Amino acid sequence: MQQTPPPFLAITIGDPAGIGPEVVLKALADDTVHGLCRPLVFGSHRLLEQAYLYLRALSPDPLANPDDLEIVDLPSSQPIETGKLCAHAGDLSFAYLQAAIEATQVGRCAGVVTAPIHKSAWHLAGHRYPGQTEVLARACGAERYGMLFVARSPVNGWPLRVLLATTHIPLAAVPTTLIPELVRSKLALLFDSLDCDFGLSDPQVAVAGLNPHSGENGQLGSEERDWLAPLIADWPGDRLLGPVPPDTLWIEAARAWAGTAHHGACDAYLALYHDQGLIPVKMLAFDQAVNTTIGLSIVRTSPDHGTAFDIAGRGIARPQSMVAAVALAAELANRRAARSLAAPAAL
Ligand SMILES: NC(=O)C1=CN([C@@H]2O[C@H](COP(=O)(O)OP(=O)(O)OC[C@H]3O[C@@H](n4cnc5c(N)ncnc54)[C@H](O)[C@@H]3O)[C@@H](O)[C@H]2O)C=CC1
Ligand SMILES: NCC(=O)COP(=O)(O)O
Repeated sequence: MQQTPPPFLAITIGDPAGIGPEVVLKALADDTVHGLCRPLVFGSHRLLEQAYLYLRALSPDPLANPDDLEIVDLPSSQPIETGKLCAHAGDLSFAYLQAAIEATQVGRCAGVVTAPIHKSAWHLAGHRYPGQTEVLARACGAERYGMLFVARSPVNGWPLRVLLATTHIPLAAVPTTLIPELVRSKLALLFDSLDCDFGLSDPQVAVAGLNPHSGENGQLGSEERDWLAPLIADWPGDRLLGPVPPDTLWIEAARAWAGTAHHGACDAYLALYHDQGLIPVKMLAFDQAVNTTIGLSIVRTSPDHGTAFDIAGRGIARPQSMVAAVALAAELANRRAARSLAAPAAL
């Protein structure tokens, strides 16, 4: 039987002042990545060439030579200082993302893998989005979308999946943003994604409480008592657990991740705000975790880390999360392609 060639993936280099170019060049030096996808890099050839020549002497890891890559070149008009916040770099990273989305929407690529952008650089350049997620959602016309972190344990392959109910908002805005409709909508989105994107038709999902000890029957906060616990209890089927006190929610997941005996680790977790989910994810799996935007018409993944200006240009950025982001994008793209082949043709 003839083998299907791996999917084309649009890979952006992110903010060129950060570690995006470095982790992209390191990831694309890995032969397994080329077995998974055919990469099309969205960036500035000159800046990638500069990063390659500079890092070659410093990096302990192999680097892909930009001359060997297929690059959609969006030329940069000004010099970029590594590790420095700058509006021009923000503008470029925004343009790489837009071009990658367009290439994917017209079918040239099967998904987008985004290296990290710096949100303040976007703001300096006048691109007032909370992050790349919202640009993708807008471009895809998605009203219901979510930020899901996915990581596979290097010990045993156990998959950690954490969806954030709220994302880039101030902590003070969480209690007012977190309303029953939002939680219902995120849970429905999560179940759809677990089924369609991950092939799990009967998953178990745990929901975090908001307050210490999940409110301790209203003594330490009332959200759980007033609506979160009833919402979970009324959810159809027997697939939701919670609200689990947020300090203990991660214990079985951490044991499953470490390959230790565990009882009742779940297929996915709903964290109610950014750091409630991302502290455990990054503590357990900083080098493995991938951020994927669910609910979009296109596949999108990204490493879990940011631009790391503090180490940019030193050759020490680890590419594993970027490699994992490419691998997950290829997996999701292949699953979508298989589903569309299996779907009955429209009359
Ligand atoms: N996918 C994306 O576009 C993301 C973008 N960001 C943005 O990045 C900017 C900087 O964010 P920070 O909070 O400083 O987080 P960061 O992830 O850039 O850095 C946090 C710490 O982790 C280290 N680190 C990060 N990635 C690493 C790697 N691959 N190898 C070795 N060490 C690494 C850094 O040196 C730093 O000490 C912000 O604007 C943030 O919003 C943050 C996360 C994801
Ligand atoms: N903390 C995750 C993050 O900052 C990623 O944001 P986005 O640019 O993917 O929307």
